[in-house]
Amino acid sequence: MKKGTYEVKIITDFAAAHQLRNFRGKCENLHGHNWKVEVVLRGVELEECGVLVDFGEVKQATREILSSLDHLYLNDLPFFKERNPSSENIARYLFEQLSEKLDNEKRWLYRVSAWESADACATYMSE
Ligand SMILES: Nc1nc2c(c(=O)[nH]1)N=C([C@H](O)[C@H](O)COP(=O)(O)OP(=O)(O)OP(=O)(O)O)CN2
Ligand SMILES: [Zn+2]
Repeated sequence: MKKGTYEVKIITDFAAAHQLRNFRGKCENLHGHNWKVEVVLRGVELEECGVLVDFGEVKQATREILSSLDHLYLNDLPFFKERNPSSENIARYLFEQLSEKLDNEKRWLYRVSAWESADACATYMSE
């Protein structure tokens, strides 16, 4: 029988202010968003208790990282000094921080998506 892959996803959010340097138009001005964040892990083998990873563990790890962004002016943070705090770079920041906390031999962080509004989202993912 063909083997499948498990996928676990949690959704959370944070609020922050930013401005996009050298960007055409209104987004160069200081403004804010309530970003929705999706965190997705994949793996082929479950824990003995039948889960790939506890939703609670993923939520907790994500909350810890998001506390370094929440209600802040993102352009002031070291990661965004040399790159714009676009949704792409926010997704990358979260991916890099979270994969250190969540990856193990049975599962890996597959992608992080940052939704800037209900109809616009950027994703950073493993190759
Ligand atoms: N690929 C990306 N494009 C844009 C980003 C981004 O992070 N990645 N960010 C912005 C700005 O942050 C801007 O605040 C949002 O732009 P936009 O969706 O165009 O603006 P509105 O919310 O006003 O949406 P409308 O559909 O134009 O009403 C821009 N682009
Ligand atoms: Zn914006």
